[in-house]
Parts: sequence; structure tokens; C-alpha cells
Amino acid sequence: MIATICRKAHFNAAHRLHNPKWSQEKNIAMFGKCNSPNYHGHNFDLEVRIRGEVDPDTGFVMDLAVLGDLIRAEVEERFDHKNLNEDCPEFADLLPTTEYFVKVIYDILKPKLAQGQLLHITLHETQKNSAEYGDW
Ligand SMILES: Nc1nc2c(c(=O)[nH]1)N=C([C@H](O)[C@H](O)COP(=O)(O)OP(=O)(O)OP(=O)(O)O)CN2
Ligand SMILES: [Zn+2]
Repeated sequence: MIATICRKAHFNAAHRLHNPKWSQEKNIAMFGKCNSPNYHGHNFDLEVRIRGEVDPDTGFVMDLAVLGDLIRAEVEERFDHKNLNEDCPEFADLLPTTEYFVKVIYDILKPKLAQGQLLHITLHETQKNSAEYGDW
């Protein structure tokens, strides 16, 4: 039997949307207040979904407590209370948009999963804005 499990997490981070290849005028025209030079913060809500075979001995796709520990160690420790532009090498050459951030998190977690387990990430930047990336 195949099933999907979901673990939620939460962290805070600051960022600025700024494309260094563009003029200041073009950055402001595209990103508006998100281009503010002194950064701004978001309360990110993360949903990590794993789809795979249910182990008949445990009834688990994966132990959700173990998944929670993995998210804490690999995502929260790395990004919580960080300035994405300044503190995080993942964004040295990448705009810290929700679209890119959700793929960064996917790329961190995917190698940690067991063979055959599928991964789908939803990242809520605000209550209104989110992005998804994954194997389905
Ligand atoms: N496709 C994307 N668009 C935007 C992203 C993004 O990551 N992907 N990010 C932002 C900014 O980070 C911004 O901080 C959030 O924008 P906005 O929706 O304007 O924020 P508000 O919650 O203040 O929205 P209101 O409608 O003004 O309440 C922008 N776009
Ligand atoms: Zn923002």
C-alpha cells in the first residue's frame, strides 16, 4: 500500500528581492517594497510530504518523529532567524524567492530519504503566498 505523510514546521527568516544584474530603478519596478535595502522578514510555514510504501510491520511510510528531527536539523537549524541573502550560501547566487527557496529545501532533504520515497514540499511565505516543488 502506498500512502503520503505530512510533517509541518515553522521558522522565521529575512530577505531582500534584488537582482544585481538590474538597475536600482528596474529592481524597484519589479520587486517594489520587497527590494527594500534593509531587508524584511517572513514567518515561513513548511509542509514536507513523503509518499511511499507503508511498512507492514510498523504501519509507517516513515516515522513522523524522525522526519521532524530531520527537518529541524537540516532546515530549521540552517534557516531559522537567518538573513537569507547575507547568511545563507544557498542564496549567494540565487534570488531568495519562495519558488527558489522551496527547491533549495527539496534539494537538502531529498538525499536524506530512503530509496523509492517521493518528496513534495510546500512553503508558505505569508498566509497568502506559497510555492510547491517535488516529485509529484
Ligand atoms: N512569485 C513570487 N512573488 C513574490 C514573492 C515570491 O517569493 N514569489 N515574494 C514577494 C515578497 O517576498 C513579499 O515580501 C511578499 O509580497 P506581498 O504579497 O506583496 O506581501 P504582503 O503580504 O504584504 O501582501 P499584501 O497584499 O500587500 O498584504 C513578493 N512577490
Ligand atoms: Zn518577502
